[in-house]
Amino acid sequence: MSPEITASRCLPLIDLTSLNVTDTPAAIERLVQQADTPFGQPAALCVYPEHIFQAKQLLRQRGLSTVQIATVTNFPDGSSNLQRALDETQRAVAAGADEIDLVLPYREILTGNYAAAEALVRQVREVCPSPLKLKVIIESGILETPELIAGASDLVIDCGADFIKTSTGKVEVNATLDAARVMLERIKLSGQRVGFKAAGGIRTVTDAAAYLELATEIMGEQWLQPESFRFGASGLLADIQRILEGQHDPSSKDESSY
Ligand SMILES: O=C[C@H](O)COP(=O)(O)O
Repeated sequence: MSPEITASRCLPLIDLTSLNVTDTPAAIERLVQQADTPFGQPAALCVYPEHIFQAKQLLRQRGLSTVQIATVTNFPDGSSNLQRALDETQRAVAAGADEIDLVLPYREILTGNYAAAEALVRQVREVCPSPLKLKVIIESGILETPELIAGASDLVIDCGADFIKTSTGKVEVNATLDAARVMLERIKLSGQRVGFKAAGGIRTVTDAAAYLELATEIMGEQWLQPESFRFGASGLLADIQRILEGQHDPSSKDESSY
């Protein structure tokens, strides 16, 4: 597949992310500008809850209301404090978020206390009902083993999440193809309509292409739709635009084919 085709396929799958505690209204304005590309738009913008209102307003002004607003709760630490997760999620929903990226209390998985993790996700799902999307971040780089990644994935699927997401992007090991394979296989095995979001450290179309290939192998090509597959990324869109603007080197080994 040519780099241009791969780049075009990635663009509508992106949750264009800015999750810096230093984000200002000006940074959110730049993020919305970035989303407004001549080649199409990302699926969503992912911002901290305090920026939901502004991001939504700016998207509306540009006629980009189909771009969803995602935000994060229980982020990035994945606390076991149920009330905090509920309060943050309720506030985000009230502020107009379309999609909630909730961090699983993953330490409960490490200690075998699946019930506590499950209770939190189930109750957050109740305050974030469909058609709002609930994506649960399992922090696969900390869970580390295929057994724990599979266990967390099964739990999240059972709780009715819309997506399982790899990572917060705030720990040492973020999205990896090995973790993605385990998560995609659990989704496939469940037979449920659950999506997958790879996030953290995916910066180039070459990086993204490996995930597209993996998801195609396990779930089939038709599954690569924003309803079921996302990239959470702060930098990927820039590389997509570089390629679609023809600023890439077609003879480069890395970019000649995906
Ligand atoms: O959820 C998305 C991640 O926080 C983005 O991570 P990134 O900045 O490495 O692309």
